[in-house]
Amino acid sequence: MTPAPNGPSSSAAATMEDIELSLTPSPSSLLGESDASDHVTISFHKLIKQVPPPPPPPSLLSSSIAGPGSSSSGSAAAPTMKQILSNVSGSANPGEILALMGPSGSGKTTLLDCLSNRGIISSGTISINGAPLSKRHKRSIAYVMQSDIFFDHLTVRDQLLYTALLRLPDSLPLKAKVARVDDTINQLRLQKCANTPIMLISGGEKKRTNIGTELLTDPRVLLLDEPTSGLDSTSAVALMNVLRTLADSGKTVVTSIHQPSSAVFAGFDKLLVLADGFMVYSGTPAGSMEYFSSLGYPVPAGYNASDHLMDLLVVDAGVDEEAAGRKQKLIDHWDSETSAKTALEITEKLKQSFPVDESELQHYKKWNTSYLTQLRVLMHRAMRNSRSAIFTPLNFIKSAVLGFIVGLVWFQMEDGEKFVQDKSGLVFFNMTFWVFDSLFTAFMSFPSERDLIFKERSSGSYRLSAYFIAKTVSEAPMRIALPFVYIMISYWMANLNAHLSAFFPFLAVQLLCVLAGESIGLFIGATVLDMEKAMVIATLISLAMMLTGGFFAEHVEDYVGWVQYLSPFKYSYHACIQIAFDEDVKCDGSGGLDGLCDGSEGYAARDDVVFGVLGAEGSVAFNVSMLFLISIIGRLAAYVALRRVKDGTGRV
Ligand SMILES: Nc1ncnc2c1ncn2[C@@H]1O[C@H](COP(=O)(O)OP(=O)(O)OP(=O)(O)O)[C@@H](O)[C@H]1O
Repeated sequence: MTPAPNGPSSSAAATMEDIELSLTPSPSSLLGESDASDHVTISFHKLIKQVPPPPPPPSLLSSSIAGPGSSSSGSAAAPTMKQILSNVSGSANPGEILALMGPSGSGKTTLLDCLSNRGIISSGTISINGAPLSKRHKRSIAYVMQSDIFFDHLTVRDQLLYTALLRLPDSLPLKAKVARVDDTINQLRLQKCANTPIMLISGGEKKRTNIGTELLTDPRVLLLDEPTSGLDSTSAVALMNVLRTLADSGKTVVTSIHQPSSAVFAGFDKLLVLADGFMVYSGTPAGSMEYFSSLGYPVPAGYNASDHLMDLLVVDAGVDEEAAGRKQKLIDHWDSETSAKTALEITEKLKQSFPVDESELQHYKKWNTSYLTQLRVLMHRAMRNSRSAIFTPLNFIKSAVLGFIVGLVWFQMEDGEKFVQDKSGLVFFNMTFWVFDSLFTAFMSFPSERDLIFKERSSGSYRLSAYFIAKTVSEAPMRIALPFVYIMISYWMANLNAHLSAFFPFLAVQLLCVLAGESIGLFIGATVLDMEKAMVIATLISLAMMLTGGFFAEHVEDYVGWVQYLSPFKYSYHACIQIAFDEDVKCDGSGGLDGLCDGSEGYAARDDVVFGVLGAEGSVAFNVSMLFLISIIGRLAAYVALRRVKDGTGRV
């Protein structure tokens, strides 16, 4: 069996405790975990991770003068891989906090990514109680990433409850799930902010909510990437106390940390120090000071041990040769082979204590909840989140005031030749504003949500298709609510067409056009990962579609004219013009329909001739079908694009 949870510094840390934790771990079986053991040791042996080097920035010389394919050396040698982890070995036991330290870029996050099975290792082994790390361990390992990404409009309790509903098995009664959420709130001292929207809570509360989200499934191993970054020292100590208590309850805690205070540093059970992906130390925090002293680097009197450690390893590139030499000496001096041997021995011992149960492997379920549960919970969450984000009083006021302003500008237009051009102008303006609004909102909401989906999906919360269906179905009514308010006001104030038989189809087409714009925005947001690039692309695409939409230019050259066939503006404009002018237009001598009325009065220009003058083509049914197609194909394409991208962070 693994050692009893009782790390060397646990009692010392307990005296610092100012909080009382009531950890009541649920039985693993209840939570749908596949690990038979409640205590898990994670060991890793000779981990190496290599990544392809970043592509060289395009240079003027190579692209325009020297020509394609040329390089400065003139040879096309295969690029050498960049090694970001080199022979890293170690282990963390239940009841222990293993701290990963090292300067920025030393490989701490990469190591945590690998230990959580989210990053691919080039060679080496990671074992859970002696068994190779695999997908079935997903639910027993929780990974609290550095960034606290949530739906900001949800409250802390909502966030935890939705996570519980998505990650805890269907077989667990709702009451038990709610109780688990309450436990987590108490455990992490989140009572004060439980009903506050996440966007209004403090950094420390956000971090604890992030940890709470991962703790709901009662994981056996907790990995945390820089949990104290951005927190003041008191909040950092309080957070470390929480981790201490979690470790004392039998969990295995591995955390990366930059420069802990003396109190926090002393609270770690084990330390693994990295520099440039190499190990420079592994052992107890106290032992580290002895070790570095023995190499001629004692801690100066009155100096914080962890600050000293970082001072030894941080090098200003190209400036400090002495520091670079010192770092290299520390790397060369560490005996990675002995660390590897120890890790291997631990793994072998555990392998004998925890033989792998083959039937367990076969019965491993990828998801804890059914498709229907995922769909239901995700729809509820998307609705609640978008309701808070979109249904703000400010948004309603904006829509109503805009409708009012537009109504005043185009106030009470009469039926007749005089107002034909004004009416067509109003039709086009409506679409432009609201389609842009939905396109840009959809595309901007997506990149942040995309990171959240990757985070949640990597812990096995739900299927991507369930998320996508839930998002697109539940947000649609929200998306069209604001344009609805606007049209209700502007349409009647402007008197576009006084017949209800024209108003309702007009409203439906305009709202459908808004949804088509949203689809295009979703597609761009899912396809282009870089926000800045996506913004440029979205602007260019939407302007090109607007310009070819039929209002500004009727005769567009073929080489650019094809864009109009993808433009929701065109189909919506053509359909709405036909709906708005559902009767023959009376000539009034105003000259609004020159060539048709010829300045005469009383003659009614036939409506289909008016359509020709305004450039409206195709039947209403055809144009509406095209809008449907764009809405559906845009969403499907966004889904496919999202599937293609493996990791929202771009890490491998
Ligand atoms: N996918 C990747 N492609 C190229 N380089 C990468 C990739 N992932 C990480 N790196 C590089 O590997 C090194 C280690 O990165 P990592 O994020 O693990 O460091 P870190 O110690 O966590 O840094 P910090 O403390 O700043 O978060 C860095 O130089 C980083 O640029």
